Parts: sequence; C-alpha cells; structure tokens
Amino acid sequence: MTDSSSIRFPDGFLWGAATSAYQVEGSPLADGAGPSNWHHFSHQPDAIADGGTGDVACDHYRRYEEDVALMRQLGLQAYRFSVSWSRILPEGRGRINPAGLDFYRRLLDRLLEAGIQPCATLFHWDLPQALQEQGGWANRDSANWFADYAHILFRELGDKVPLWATLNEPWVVVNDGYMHGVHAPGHRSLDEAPWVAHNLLRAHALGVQAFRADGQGQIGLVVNLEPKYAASVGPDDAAAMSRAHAYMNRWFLDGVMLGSYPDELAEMFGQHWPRFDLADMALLLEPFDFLGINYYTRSVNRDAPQNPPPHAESVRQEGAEYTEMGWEVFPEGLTRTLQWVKQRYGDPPIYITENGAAFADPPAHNGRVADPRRVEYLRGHLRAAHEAIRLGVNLKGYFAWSLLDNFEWSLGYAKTFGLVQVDFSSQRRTIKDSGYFYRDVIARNGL
Ligand SMILES: N=[N+]=NCCCCNC(=O)[C@@H]1[C@H]2[C@H](O)[C@@H](O)[C@H](O)[C@@H](CO)[C@@H]12
Repeated sequence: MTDSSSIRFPDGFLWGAATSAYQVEGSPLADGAGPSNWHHFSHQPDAIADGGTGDVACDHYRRYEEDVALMRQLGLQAYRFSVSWSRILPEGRGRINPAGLDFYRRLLDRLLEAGIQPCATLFHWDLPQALQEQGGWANRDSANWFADYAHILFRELGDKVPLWATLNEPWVVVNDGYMHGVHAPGHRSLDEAPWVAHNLLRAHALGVQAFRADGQGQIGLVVNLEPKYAASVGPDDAAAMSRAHAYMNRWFLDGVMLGSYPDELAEMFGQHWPRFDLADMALLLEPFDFLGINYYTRSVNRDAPQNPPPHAESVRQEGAEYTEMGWEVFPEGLTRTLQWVKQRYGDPPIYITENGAAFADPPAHNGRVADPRRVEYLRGHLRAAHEAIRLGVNLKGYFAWSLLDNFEWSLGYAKTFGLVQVDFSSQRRTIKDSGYFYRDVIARNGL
C-alpha cells in the first residue's frame, strides 16, 4: 500500500541529479586529454560485461548544452558531476591541458546561466593511466598528486563551483579495484587494498587542506553506505554482519571522523593489515563541511569464512523486490543509515549524493518511457529521507542517480539508472516518467 500522505521538505532543500565523467562524457582522448585507468581497463578483453567502453557513452562532452537544457526541463536546482583528472593533467601531474579546463568552464557557464548549482567531484574513479603506471593509489605519493590536481581545480574553477567533493566512494575503488579486481586497475591484493584505502583518505585530507587555501564554497567526502543485517540470530552471522558493517560503512568514516580504523579490519586482514603512522591518522581528521551519502540498498549477511574480508556473503530475501543490479529495494535502510551517521559522527550536514535504481525500461514510445518501478523506488526513498529529517538528521539535499542512462562500469550499458533514457545508437534523450515525477517533486518541494 503506497503511503499517499503528502510531505514537504524544508525550505532551501537542494534537489539535483548526478553523473560522473567516465560514465557520460565520451571523447576520452579529445582535445589533449590523456587516458585514464578506466579508458585502459575498459579496453581490456572481457573487462566489461557487454564489451562496452567509455569511448562514446552519452557523448556528453559534445552534447553538454543539450543535457543542461534537459536539466532545466526537469527543474533541477543542482547538478553533481565529476571532473576527468586526465583531461586537466594528461600525465596526471605537471603539464596542464587548457582545453580540458575549458570544457568544464563551458559546462559550468551553461549550468550557472540555467540557475543550476554545480556540485563537482574531483575524483570519481578515473585515475590518469600515467599515475596508475606509477602505482596509482598504492603509491604513497598519490595523495600529493591528488592535492596538486585539487589546487589547480580550486584555482581555475573555484569561482563557479559552490559545492565540491574530494572523492566518490573510496570503498568501491578498494573493494572492486583492489580486492576483487572487477574495476580498474583490476588488482586482487590483500596487501595493496589497505594502503590504497589509506592513501585515498590521505588524498582527501590534503585536498581539503588545498581547498582551505585556494577554494571557495564547501567541500565534502562522498561515501556509499549500506545497512547490514544478520541472516540468522546465530553468533556466526551476527559476527559476519559486524565485519561487513566495519568493512563497508565504518572503514572510511571512522578514518576521517574518528581518526582510527575499526579493530575488525586488522583482525580480518591479519598480517596484511599495515601499521599506520599516528601522524597520518591525525591528518585524516582534517575537518570538512558535509558528508555525501550514496544509498542504494541494504544487505543481509551470513558467515562465509572462505571468502576474502569481510568473510561474509549476502543472502537474498524471499519475497523482497530487487533491482537489475541484484540490490534489494529497502527504503527504510536509508532512514536507519542517516540516523546511524548522525549519532555516530556528530550530526554532520549531509547530502544524499546518489540514490536511484536500475530497472529494465521499455524503449521510448511516442516520446514516453514508462518506468513505474523507478517512480515507486524514488517515492519510497524520498519518504525515507523525509522521515530522517523528521527524526532530526541534518539533511540538506538529494541527488538522484542518474540524470542519464550511462556506462555502468564493469556491467556496461545494460543497467540503466537514468531519469532520462539514452538511445545509445542515436544518442536521442527521452525523459522517463520518473523524470517527470522528479520534476514535480522538485516543483512541490515534496511529495
Ligand atoms: N557489494 N555491494 N553492494 C553494493 C555497493 C554499491 C556500491 N556502488 C555504488 O554505490 C555505485 C555508485 C557510483 O558512484 C556510480 O558511479 C554507479 O554508477 C552507481 C550505480 O552502481 C553507484
């Protein structure tokens, strides 16, 4: 039974939609850009489920004005996007590519003319390949490479961007790129993963320090959080839940909010877990202005000793609804997650920087795309977000993932999250029913 009571979000609540550079831009080597590690990785045989790459994607690098017009049609107040590091610094550091900066200046100018607030993420997984070849995030120097890149963006684009995020989902870089090898750079290393996580957070902290020197506006960190449940009341499954919670939800936030890593990580990584300098842990506590939370689902965990850390596996729930990603639709987990962050980390300002669902949408017919399941997913999660506000969470805004159907990393183009459908053979955009639903939510500032 759909709750039909109307709800209204606080005045000034910020409504947006989100994308990322490698997933939408295409033209990865245009105008002097250097290759990213995702350009390299996606061209490896069998790396991507449908053989897709980011070579064209949504052609946003060339169609950005059309896409800003779509954002206006949706009434977006903000647009979250990421900057391609290797467009700005083709070798990752040193020589600046002016044409790369010029693209983002053009995009920012169109957004500001449209009254849409830019929210720029410095790193959304696409590391310059030249830096990957020097060890990437496993190289302790990566934090300084990132800080130098950040300085350039704050200096060159800072007057046009009010909201910045340093990193998008460091957990995915570690888990998918260094533990399971299904994302760039495709490594599987219990020795590299903890250092990669640590250097990502060092980079975040140095990036915030660079912002304090050169930036304007506000800066935050974006993490993916997923409430963990136990598959049974037995002690083994309860322990698995606790390990999974430490591994995904606490690893990065404890690092930057508490200056320590969960004890469970040293236990589950054993001799692979390094000793981190106290000076490093103090750096991690560099204060930042907001927390970006990406929420999609929950997971129900049982003990799986044979698996790599966190030695757990998720259990499918009978009778539950799942998206095309195999993620359970569980809106109440969003309220719970927001409350947990408020209570554990001192009530920080929060933006939901991503929330959305992949469903198998029909092709556009007479200019319409019926996606009722996505409408209901969004409705349920907006209600859950509003409940968190009612419970006192300092929630400032919400960004739907995603503006456009796009390149879903190792899964290619088959998984579609967009409020707007993209026909990749023609690049035609069609606003889905969920896009019109979201437009009305923004206009009403509520449901
Ligand atoms: N294990 N497990 N459970 C699920 C963990 C989810 C982590 N992945 C995300 O949050 C990614 C985020 C990314 O920013 C975006 O670039 C992706 O397109 C979306 C959709 O995939 C989401």
